[in-house]
Amino acid sequence: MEFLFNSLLELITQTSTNLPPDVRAAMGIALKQETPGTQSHQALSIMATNIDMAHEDQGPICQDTGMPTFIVHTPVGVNQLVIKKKIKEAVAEATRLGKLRPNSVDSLTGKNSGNNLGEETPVIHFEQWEHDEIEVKLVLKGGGCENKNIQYSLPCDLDHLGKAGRDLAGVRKCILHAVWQAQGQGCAPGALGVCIGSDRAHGYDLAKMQLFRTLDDVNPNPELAALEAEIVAEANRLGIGAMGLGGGVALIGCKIAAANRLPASFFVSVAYDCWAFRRLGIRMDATSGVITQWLYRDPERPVERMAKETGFPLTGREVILTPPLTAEMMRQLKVGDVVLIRGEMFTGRDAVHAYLMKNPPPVDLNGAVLYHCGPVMLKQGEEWFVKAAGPTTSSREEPYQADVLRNYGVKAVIGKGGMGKKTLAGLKECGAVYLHGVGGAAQFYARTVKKVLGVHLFDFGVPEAMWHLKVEDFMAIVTMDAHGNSLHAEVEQATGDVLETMKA
Ligand SMILES: O=C(O)C[C@H](O)C(=O)O
Ligand code: SF4
Repeated sequence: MEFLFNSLLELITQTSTNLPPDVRAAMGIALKQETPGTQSHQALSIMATNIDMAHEDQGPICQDTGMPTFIVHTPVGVNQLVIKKKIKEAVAEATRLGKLRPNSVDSLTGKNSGNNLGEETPVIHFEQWEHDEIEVKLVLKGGGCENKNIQYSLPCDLDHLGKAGRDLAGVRKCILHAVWQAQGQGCAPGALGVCIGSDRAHGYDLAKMQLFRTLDDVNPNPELAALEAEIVAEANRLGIGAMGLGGGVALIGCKIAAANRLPASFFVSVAYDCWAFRRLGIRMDATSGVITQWLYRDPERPVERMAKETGFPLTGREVILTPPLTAEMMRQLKVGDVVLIRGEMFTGRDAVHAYLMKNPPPVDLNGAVLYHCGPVMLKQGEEWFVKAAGPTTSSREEPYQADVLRNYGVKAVIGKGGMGKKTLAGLKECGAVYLHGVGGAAQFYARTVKKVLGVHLFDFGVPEAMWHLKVEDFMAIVTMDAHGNSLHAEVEQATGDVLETMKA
């Protein structure tokens, strides 16, 4: 199988950089359905531009290339140990090439292995089958949407929806609740894989396996097909919008499986995948390892561009921010303002925030912009280059953010999904703002980075280090201002009220 390694490396590269046709089509429909001129429509347009950029540059669509999960089917007699070895080698090589972010972190020491290899990573499932070829499917599902997976045990009581019983009506309520609780934090519009039944562990596994169906297929079970369509239609009436900014899109698909269950249990497991729904597959000759067929693709259909024009049109109404920033400048901003950042910023996410609770920052953060981002970086010679740099979910920093503003003078925080009351109060007290970036738009933002000025706390690993960047026209929206206003709180309240009307 001399071509096996190259075939696997190509599968990983394509999955990370080239969104599958069914997802492109669904995102195209979402863009057409959304109201032009809204923030949700602008986010979808940036996603479309980003999809094109990733394909053009073969760069990761999103910087979080997730937990690589391989589903391998082999003919009887094929040596699965060889395939496992080659998958690991291809994952390490794809990481070295910047097609995957190093995402394998030791849960006990916090150490990032640097090559995506480690205890139980990547995830590889093997099955034998009656066909003559080898099939490998791969899904790259990032941490932010994985964090919005959720499992319900029926009967139960749900916010805004009341009692959910042990029937399809109860299942419907669980799935609608799953979409609502995610808001924009899992980078809506999302795609759901759902399993009704089974036990907790296998139920979640089966839910994730539903993500290998195509978004435009029809469930062979008519009851489930009807429920899938009903869920997408109702979810898109909630008002969540792309990235939770408010609007007409929330879901691009919902795929439901039913499995037998124990008499005592009735689980509904929901795997929430983000709009950067990266999954592909290949068939290979079992002797040579040569790719004989790409799954999810039609060889007759070329890859279509998503965005009408290249780049992103500016309106001239954007507010230019040039750090260091002051409280007085930030107090002039209000929710809805679009800003362009020109100058320096620092990345900082989970490890940096925890560190700053006990230690002073390695740099002066007074007036600084702090970007919740774990980029994909490549070093060439002595210089670092940003290969992908979209925002991570900010809510994980809620326990720390207000203290960082107060203690170190940060004046603007960039992230996605919004933050809570404690941070909102901190923004008001300190004269600072929260700027919302489009989750998953990793190439769109990487292109604004003109130079990597340095890196601090590098021991935290590439994604968690504090990168010092010089950017040009980094675009973001004020969604939490220094006057106690939060678009996220408004959308959560408004969508909760709509959810209430779906109780029956
Ligand atoms: O880890 C990241 O860079 C992003 C993460 O997938 C998230 O959505 O928060
Ligand atoms: S940042 Fe958003 S698009 Fe990227 S993996 Fe996380 S949830 Fe998905």
